[in-house]
Amino acid sequence: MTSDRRITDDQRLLDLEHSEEWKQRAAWRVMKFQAEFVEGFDVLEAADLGDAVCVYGSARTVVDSEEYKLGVDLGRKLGEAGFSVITGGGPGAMEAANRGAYDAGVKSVGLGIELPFEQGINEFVDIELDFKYFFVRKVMFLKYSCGFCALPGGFGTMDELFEALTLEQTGKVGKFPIALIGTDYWGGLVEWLRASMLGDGKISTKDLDLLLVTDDLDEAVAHMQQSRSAQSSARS
Ligand SMILES: C/C(=C\CNc1ncnc2c1ncn2[C@@H]1O[C@H](COP(=O)(O)O)[C@@H](O)[C@H]1O)CO
Repeated sequence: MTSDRRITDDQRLLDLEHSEEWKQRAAWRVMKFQAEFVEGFDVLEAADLGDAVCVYGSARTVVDSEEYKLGVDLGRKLGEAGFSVITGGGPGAMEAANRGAYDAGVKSVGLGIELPFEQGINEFVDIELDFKYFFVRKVMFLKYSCGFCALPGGFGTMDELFEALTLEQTGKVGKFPIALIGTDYWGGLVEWLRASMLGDGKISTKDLDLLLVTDDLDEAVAHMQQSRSAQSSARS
């Protein structure tokens, strides 16, 4: 039986076992990271996205499910409010948000990632980039977005969400809004953050205030807009 899995560049990078040849050339890997940064900055600067909101969410959300519809509505409402929409360019919730943005006629960006199995960018993306390295791609999400919405998701969504939260908590980035969409889905996590993390003194109350949890897409979009107004008045 043949396997359609391939070895990706980041797997090679993170693998503990390396050939002698790889060891000798390891430092040169940095040129590959550099190339991804250069291409990412080039394409996204030229794209002139204006205010963009990044939507994270599950790659496994089923097309035509209520959750998928929520993603489409979110992308559309963000678009109608004048935001470009950035996603990971994959299937599920990412596709849904790109679809909504595409329908609204705003820039719909997909920052794809090379995976061990064939995938491709969803068809509702009109500005596309493909990354080999997750860490380079994450810089692009953060640099080109003025706010973040997380639809229900798994480890990938959690990783992206907590990176945004950590950067904001530690003051590495200015203030930007983060909305978790779906109180049933996110409520348990937020309750745990409050009871365990806050209860045990691992975070402070103001850290929890960084998160808006809502079922109301208009509230989420308004949250993104409030921050846009605050940022533009801070600049002027
Ligand atoms: C699992 C499947 C495909 C995975 N394809 C992905 N394409 C693009 N981006 C992805 C993919 N998987 C994860 N991501 C990133 O993480 C978030 C979603 O991860 P989750 O674990 O599903 O929550 C998402 O925001 C992406 O940036 C086969 O269907």
